[in-house]
Amino acid sequence: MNGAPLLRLEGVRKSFRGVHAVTDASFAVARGSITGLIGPNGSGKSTTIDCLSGFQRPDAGRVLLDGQDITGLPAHLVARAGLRRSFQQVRLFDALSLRDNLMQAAQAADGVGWLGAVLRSPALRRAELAAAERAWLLLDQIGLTRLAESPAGALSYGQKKLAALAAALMPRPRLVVLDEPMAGVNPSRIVEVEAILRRLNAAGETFLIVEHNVDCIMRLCHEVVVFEQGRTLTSGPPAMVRDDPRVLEAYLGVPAAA
Ligand SMILES: Nc1ncnc2c1ncn2[C@@H]1O[C@H](COP(=O)(O)OP(=O)(O)OP(=O)(O)O)[C@@H](O)[C@H]1O
Repeated sequence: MNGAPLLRLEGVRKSFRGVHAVTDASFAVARGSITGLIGPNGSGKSTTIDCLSGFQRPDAGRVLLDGQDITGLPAHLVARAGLRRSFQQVRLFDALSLRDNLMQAAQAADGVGWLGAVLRSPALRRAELAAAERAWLLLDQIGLTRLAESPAGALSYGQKKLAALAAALMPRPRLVVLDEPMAGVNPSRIVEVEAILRRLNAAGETFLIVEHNVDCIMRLCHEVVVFEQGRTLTSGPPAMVRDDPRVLEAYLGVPAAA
């Protein structure tokens, strides 16, 4: 983790017909970090990640990715700028093998159409070889090499989530936003998924994770951002955030001292 933040939100605001979903989202994600975003139900986490990933247009504020202003860009342009999102709902092609799903993810990101595939230019061939190499590396990092040729439809729910994460990583994004990576994961496997995320992070990936499992966030993240009622309440290293009475109060709804 070093230098200027990879992602910075400044005063992001979003309302839906009078409902003030987000009133002030302001935080940064350091390059090379795992940053967690937590907060009680309805505190504006999903709306914020929708705003920073181009699925919603903020009413005000700025979103900067590596210094580039991406505020209000549509999702496909945000993805092209290097910010990808792995969805709570896994999106894979069930009939394709796991490896082909990853290859497809790289091809879709490159915008290589059927014409390019038919012409098979040397540049395309090189891109394909690089993608194949990356697919094997990611399969190894998520521990699913043995299932490379299995149809994605045959994978377990937890394996599909890991596959979707690998697919999001195929185009070498600068930042991946994970939307509740632990939701629906068997509690006995959570530590395993944490280890995979740590491994990917050690290999250079930067993650912003929205997650209800606060214990997991505290174990995994270098930095934790806490939301309350549509705004950033505080942010800092897990130990600091955990001991902040305002955070307890936000979660419990009563003053921590009471
Ligand atoms: N499309 C929408 N139309 C109207 N209100 C919305 C819309 N999306 C979100 N909201 C409201 O905005 C507030 C913030 O919602 P949001 O889903 O961003 O919170 P959250 O922190 O992600 O919640 P959770 O942890 O329960 O997923 C809530 O009061 C929610 O009802």
